[in-house]
Amino acid sequence: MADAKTLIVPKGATGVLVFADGSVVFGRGFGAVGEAVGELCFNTAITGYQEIMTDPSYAGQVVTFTFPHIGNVGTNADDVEADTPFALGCVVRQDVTEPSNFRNVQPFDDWMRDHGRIGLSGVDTRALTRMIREKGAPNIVIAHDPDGAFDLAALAARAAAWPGLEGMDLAIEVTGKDSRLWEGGPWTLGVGYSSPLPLAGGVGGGAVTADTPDMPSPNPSRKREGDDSRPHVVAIDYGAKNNIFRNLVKAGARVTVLPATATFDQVSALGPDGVFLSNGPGDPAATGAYAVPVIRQVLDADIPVFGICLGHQLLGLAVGAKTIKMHQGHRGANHPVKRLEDGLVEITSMNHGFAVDAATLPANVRSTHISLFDGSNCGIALTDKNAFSVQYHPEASPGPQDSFYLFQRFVDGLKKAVAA
Ligand SMILES: NC(=O)CC[C@H](N)C(=O)O
Repeated sequence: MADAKTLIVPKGATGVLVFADGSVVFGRGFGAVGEAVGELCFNTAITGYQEIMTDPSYAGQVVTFTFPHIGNVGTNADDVEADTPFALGCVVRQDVTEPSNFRNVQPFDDWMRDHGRIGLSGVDTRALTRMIREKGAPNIVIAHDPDGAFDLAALAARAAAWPGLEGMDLAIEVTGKDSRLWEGGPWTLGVGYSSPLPLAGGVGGGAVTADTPDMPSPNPSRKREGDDSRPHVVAIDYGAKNNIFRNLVKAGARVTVLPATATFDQVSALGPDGVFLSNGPGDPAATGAYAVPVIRQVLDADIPVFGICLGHQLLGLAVGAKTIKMHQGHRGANHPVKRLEDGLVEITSMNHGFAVDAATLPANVRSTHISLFDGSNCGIALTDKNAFSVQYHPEASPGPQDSFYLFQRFVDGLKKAVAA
């Protein structure tokens, strides 16, 4: 690793990572030309780079992929967790080659360019990952210029001036702005995304904006539309991955998605049988003003709650626990988690840089899952209410589907409550 103050850009270096401490890593730029500042993390998943890049939880971050062949199956319109990438950029070992896959629609480097995302290839990603593991996730600038005309000292100063993810609220920036009805289940080969039930009004699959520009019509009596007897889940979108909604639908729920800033009145006006708290980017403690008070009201109203990742951390905060910034975080598709109720091990997908501090859980909240990598908290459940959450990603995308049972458990619980 070189130093920004003394270095001359080597010939052929069209991309660079510049660290807040002045260290520099050169490579070849691809995708968009420009620069971006954020936190550098690493993800160990072998597949699913398009899902990872489009996961809104990666806002404010640049992803180092430890798997060396990124881009080799191209990109398509289906393997996305949101309409656009949210990771600022990525760092990869090998240059992006011609895509080889029957589902390819556009090469990865072109897709990155079209979405304004910067890539850096030709980097020793093993060394970079070791550095992140040793020193913690650093603040960096990633830059791409075909002429290699980098002002390294200025880029280092920009990285050093960036305040960092701790204390930064990003959910507010990435949340969907409108309420919407969600329809459509998970993807299967040869079928695509399923749409198990038509929406009231005859709209087909996918996400649709509700009839009214602000909120779907209130449904306080929990009356079903048409013959739709599915329990109604109101999902609060702090930067949600679409596959979460698809899995809620697969488990048998009707899903309405509300923005992160939805008030308790707006949530309860929909007559929810359950409330879902989504994943999302940034520091959970920085969302305090809008997220946590609403979650407390939902708990007080005895509405069942299920949360994932940021939603897990927000539920933790709502019950009075604290969250902490992790040294390097957990990002990958093979993280073992122990389910404490029976000792079963789930292999999970993860993406988080903050965690609930288990030592701060109050007496009415039990720890339900722990990471087998470092013992950190990976799940909680209230002992006096129907509310639980996990730090990892049972929706996978990418990753193993061991933990789908959590969606089923949540929705089955709602079905029973509705029938009672
Ligand atoms: N995937 C997520 O929801 C991430 C939650 C939070 N932003 C973290 O980094 O821990």
